Amino acid sequence: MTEKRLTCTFGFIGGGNIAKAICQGMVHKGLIEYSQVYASAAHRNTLEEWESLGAHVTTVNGVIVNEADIIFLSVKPHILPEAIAQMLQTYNPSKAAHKLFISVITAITLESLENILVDVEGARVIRVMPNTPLLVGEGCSVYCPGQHATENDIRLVKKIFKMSGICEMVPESLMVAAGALIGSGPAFIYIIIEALSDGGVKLGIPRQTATTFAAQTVLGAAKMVLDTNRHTGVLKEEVTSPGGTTISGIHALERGGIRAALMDALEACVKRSDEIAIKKY
Ligand SMILES: NC(=O)C1=CN([C@@H]2O[C@H](COP(=O)(O)OP(=O)(O)OC[C@H]3O[C@@H](n4cnc5c(N)ncnc54)[C@H](O)[C@@H]3O)[C@@H](O)[C@H]2O)C=CC1
Ligand SMILES: O=C(O)[C@@H]1CCC=N1
Repeated sequence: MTEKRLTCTFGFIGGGNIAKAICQGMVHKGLIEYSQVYASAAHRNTLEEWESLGAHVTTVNGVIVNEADIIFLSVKPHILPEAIAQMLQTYNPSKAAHKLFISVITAITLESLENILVDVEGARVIRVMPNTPLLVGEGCSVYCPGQHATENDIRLVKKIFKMSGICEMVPESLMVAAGALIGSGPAFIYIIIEALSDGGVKLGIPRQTATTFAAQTVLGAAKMVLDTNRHTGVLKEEVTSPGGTTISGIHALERGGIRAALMDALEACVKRSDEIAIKKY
């Protein structure tokens, strides 16, 4: 446990859902303790959970960049300019110099991030797209380093995100697509689990049991894909007896357009991301 412990401090400008998932992932894996964490939010009352866990909390973004060695930018994209403006009004330039900023904000490019942080001396940036299953050690994250990021910075990002799942470098041109698949993907899967549970309830299985069965079935199928490394079509074939029940179910799914619906969902995420990204900084 001790050799993997990180001694640096971490700040989250925007202590919301993804910040909590990243931080809890690090704490649960023994990388850090909450006493090494600083979190900010728009309102003090949304920081109670952080405070109760032992993190330092503030509504002043300058405190985060003064106190933390590594700063996560985890506000909504449209909030970023005001959050950084507030940071610049309240920080101490000498305490905040030469730090690593890790942005998990969708649609904001490295160029925009570097522009927006241009007044912070020696700021280095890495863009990461994570997902909330980090919270349970099963995250999927991609990253893309900015022009000033060092090998050490990249090693740190890999250590943080690989500890709680998988983490790969991608070209920045794929960050938006990765956001649709990885960042938003869990929401689509929750809907599928909920729908399978609904189906079970319709057939008389009690709700809680149906949800557990649905979630474990999704988990098992995902593990089969990852652990056996066999093609999904082959795995599907093994479940689908000729003239059996599964093919009747597959026929109904195809009639409902499930594949096109999921592909459309990813394209819709990208379209929305492009709309958000239109504003350059
Ligand atoms: N939720 C998710 O699964 C994922 C989210 N992201 C990205 O992470 C970012 C945050 O998303 P969520 O955590 O879901 O949002 P959220 O709404 O849960 O959290 C945002 C936080 O920012 C705080 N905030 C608002 N104004 C602020 C300000 N001026 N200064 C400091 N903090 C301020 C809010 O109080 C809140 O705590 C977004 O840009 C999103 O694209 C990326 C991947 C996955
Ligand atoms: O919905 C959103 O905008 C964020 C980006 C990826 C997941 N949640």
